[in-house]
Amino acid sequence: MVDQFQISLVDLKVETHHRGCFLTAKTITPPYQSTEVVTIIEEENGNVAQLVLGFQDDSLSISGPILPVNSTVAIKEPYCKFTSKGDYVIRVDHPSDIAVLRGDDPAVVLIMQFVAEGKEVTAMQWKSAGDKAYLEKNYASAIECYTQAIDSSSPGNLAFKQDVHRKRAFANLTAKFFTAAKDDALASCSEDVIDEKAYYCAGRAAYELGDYTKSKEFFENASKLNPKDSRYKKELKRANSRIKEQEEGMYDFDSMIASVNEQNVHLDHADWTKNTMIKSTLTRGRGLFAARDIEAGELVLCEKALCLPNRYDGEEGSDLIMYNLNTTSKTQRPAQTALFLQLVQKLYNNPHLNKSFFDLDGGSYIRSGKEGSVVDGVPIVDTFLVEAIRLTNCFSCPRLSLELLKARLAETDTELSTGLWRRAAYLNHSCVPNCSRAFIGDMMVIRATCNIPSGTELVHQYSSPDEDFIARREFFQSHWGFECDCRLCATEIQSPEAMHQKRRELVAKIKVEVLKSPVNTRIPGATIKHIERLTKKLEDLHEASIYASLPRLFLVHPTVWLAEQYRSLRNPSKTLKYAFEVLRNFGFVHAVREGRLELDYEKGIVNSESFNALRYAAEAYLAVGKVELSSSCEAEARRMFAVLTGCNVGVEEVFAWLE
Ligand SMILES: C[S@@+](CC[C@H](N)C(=O)[O-])C[C@H]1O[C@@H](n2cnc3c(N)ncnc32)[C@H](O)[C@@H]1O
Repeated sequence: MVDQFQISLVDLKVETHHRGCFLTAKTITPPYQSTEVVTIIEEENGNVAQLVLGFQDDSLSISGPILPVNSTVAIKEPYCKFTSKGDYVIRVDHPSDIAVLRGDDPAVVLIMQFVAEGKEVTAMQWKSAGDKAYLEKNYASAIECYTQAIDSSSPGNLAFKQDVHRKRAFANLTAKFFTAAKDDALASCSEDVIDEKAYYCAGRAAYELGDYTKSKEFFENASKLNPKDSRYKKELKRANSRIKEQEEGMYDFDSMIASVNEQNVHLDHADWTKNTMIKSTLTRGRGLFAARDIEAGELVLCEKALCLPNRYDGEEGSDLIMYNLNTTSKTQRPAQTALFLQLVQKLYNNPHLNKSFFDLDGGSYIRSGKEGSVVDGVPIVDTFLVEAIRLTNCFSCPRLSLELLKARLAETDTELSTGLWRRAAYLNHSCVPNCSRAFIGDMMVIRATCNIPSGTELVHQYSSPDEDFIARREFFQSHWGFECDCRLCATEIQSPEAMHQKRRELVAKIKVEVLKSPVNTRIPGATIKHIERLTKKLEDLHEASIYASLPRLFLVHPTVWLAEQYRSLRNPSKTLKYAFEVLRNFGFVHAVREGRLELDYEKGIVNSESFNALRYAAEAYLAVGKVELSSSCEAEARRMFAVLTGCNVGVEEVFAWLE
């Protein structure tokens, strides 16, 4: 703020960015915190105003509540906003636009005392203040005091500087400023002073930054200096496991699944990205491509979330309503709001992440070109752009896809959170995809649903397209602003609008008929026959010239319903008929040829409904004595299971449970 002019509250104009200016004031009330932090500030001349921070949340603060009473704040380019309640507030939306000297900070109190007495604070006193703040777990203050100690020490006092660098390294590590922790730890070593603790700190920081090779090197150094310390050996083993995952894509899925529970969704695992490469596409911006031939069922990508709040909920919540900053729409699910807040905080604290994050697609948001850069030693985190990137790239997820599949089979609901995965964010959508994603805690596991030749674009479904063409087109347009040009959409567009409408109307009619029967009651035979006739009519509305080898998504729900009805009536031949209709409607045309099951995975869609259809078919074949076909259906369902849940863990349990 050195080059800026100080401005007073009374000089502020409403709804104006005061470029080149800053204002200073003190907080005079404790903060009120919801998704925003609200407090009252007072200038030296007695003017007061309401201050609103639009980006912070208490749980993310590393040392107590943000903006305690009696803090001094400096606000860059202050913005005065007129609220709907008729008040004026000073609103800060970017963390880099405010500097806070906390009023409850013991180190600040100590320093203020020295300043009031007109004394010069020595490097030694700064260091002691840093130690005090560190012991009180006030890491931000400890870091600041140690910085002052380093800056004010005499140039020749190398040993003092190294000592303070080491202390600051641990403060940075605890505060999760990993780049700074690593740099400080290394700065604390020299040819004559080599410190095992500094190597340990550098190793921990490099590990958290995902640089496992460097981390291993640092732990090896620490271990050489003190071979008896078992901590270093343990860390070395951990780093080696991550390197193996990164190199070979070999994961211990059993232990990963076992370690996910309500308290813990954040797993300690490395990304495996070697099967993928980022390249430009002709019509979809950038995309992810196969870096080698990948077989059906194989792992395509395994990635840890950049951020995933451990906040799983059902539907919309009203406790945390966040208005999307540059639009009129609302982000209502608490997990979405929590994700936004975590992203802002993480980017602000870890500048090394900014390049890869801000490179992601932000839709139509106009960029300043400065995002990700560091000004006055503070990273520029454009929160509007963070929100635009979140909206374009985040995914909803269950704690475990295995639990989601089980819940679907039991027809119950699963709670969802929402997270952001940087590599997977390059995947484009297709309604007939070649990949499918699953979740094990915060690890996204993507597997190939069919054989994928090297160089092919990898695509998955952003949301399951069990809708008609017009509904899909509207959905993708309104959520992401694109028109899907996948094989299905590019062909379905040739069907006249009037035909799409006719199919829509008939599906609506079928839904009404189905819903007439109360839930959990035996459906009368006449109703089932009626739905069968309507379903046949709907089938006839699909032009053979267009749909001969394509999925017919409109028919999925009616045929799933019919397969389930006949299954509960223990009618194996009709169950088989409709189970294969479901598969056909997902694109697996002529699944049984000459008495053998042949699923064309290049054309068909793998999902929980096609998995279920195979399971029903396996049961029904067994009931009519066709054992071989039954085994083939079960084998294919088991293959789908690994794709849908991320691995084979739990397959026996699910198949035993299904019997
Ligand atoms: C999660 S990003 C995918 C990566 C993005 N293409 C990029 O260049 O970074 C989502 C955006 O990709 C584009 N996209 C994804 N699937 C598409 C498709 N089937 N057709 C056209 N554009 C698509 C849209 O612009 C969408 O908003």
